[in-house]
Amino acid sequence: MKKDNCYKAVFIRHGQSEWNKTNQFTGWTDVDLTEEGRAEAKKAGAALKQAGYHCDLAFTSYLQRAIKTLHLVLGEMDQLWIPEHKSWKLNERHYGALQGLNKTDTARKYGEEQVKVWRRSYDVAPPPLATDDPRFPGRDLRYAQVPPSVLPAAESLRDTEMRVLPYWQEQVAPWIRQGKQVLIVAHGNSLRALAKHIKQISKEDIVDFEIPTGVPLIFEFTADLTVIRDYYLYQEKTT
Ligand SMILES: O=C(O)[C@@H](CO)OP(=O)(O)O
Repeated sequence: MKKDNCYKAVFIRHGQSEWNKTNQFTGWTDVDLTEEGRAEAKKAGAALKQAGYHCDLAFTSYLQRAIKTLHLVLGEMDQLWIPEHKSWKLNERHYGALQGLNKTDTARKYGEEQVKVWRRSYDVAPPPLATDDPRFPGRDLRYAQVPPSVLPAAESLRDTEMRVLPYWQEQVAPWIRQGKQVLIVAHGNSLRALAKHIKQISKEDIVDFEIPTGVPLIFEFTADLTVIRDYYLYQEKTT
């Protein structure tokens, strides 16, 4: 939607997931939303409706916590009918061999500093999954169309940016330039990677940049997609 020469996009990190709640490294593990996560998604949709938002099309990942959040948001907005595009390129950052481990236990074992580097640094990837690990994405039917050589076994934020950014530039940005309002429901780190580019956050400052679950983050752009401002529709805690 183009209002007063202002081009807009809405980003939402999925609502609280089962593994957000149990504090486990999640990445590409396809965990469900919790009851609280579903409530967060509905609250986001109701707030967007209340604020008069209409979305022309929506984008999400291949992971159910994002897809279900999108549907709960659109349901509240009475806009379940809009076109939606799913891509593995919007998936969460792949957490490699850390997936499934408890974050507090891992910090006790390897130290807080090391875990902070794995979680928030720009260019350090966690230890990779072995390619014969049953959790390797090449063994999952949903990625059957993706060449195994491009499927990750672990990703740094930089690696995530390298897959998310071309998707943004080729599949999403052209719609915004045409004046369409887009809704992107994705993940803490795939959205951090995108925000790093859009807001031109340095690799030093991205370490402290967090996105809370289930709260609409609105971007307003000029016609050439320079950010005018960005803000949360309301304030909420970070999960
Ligand atoms: O576990 C994950 O995949 C992510 C997002 O929940 O966690 P972190 O906060 O470590 O980026």
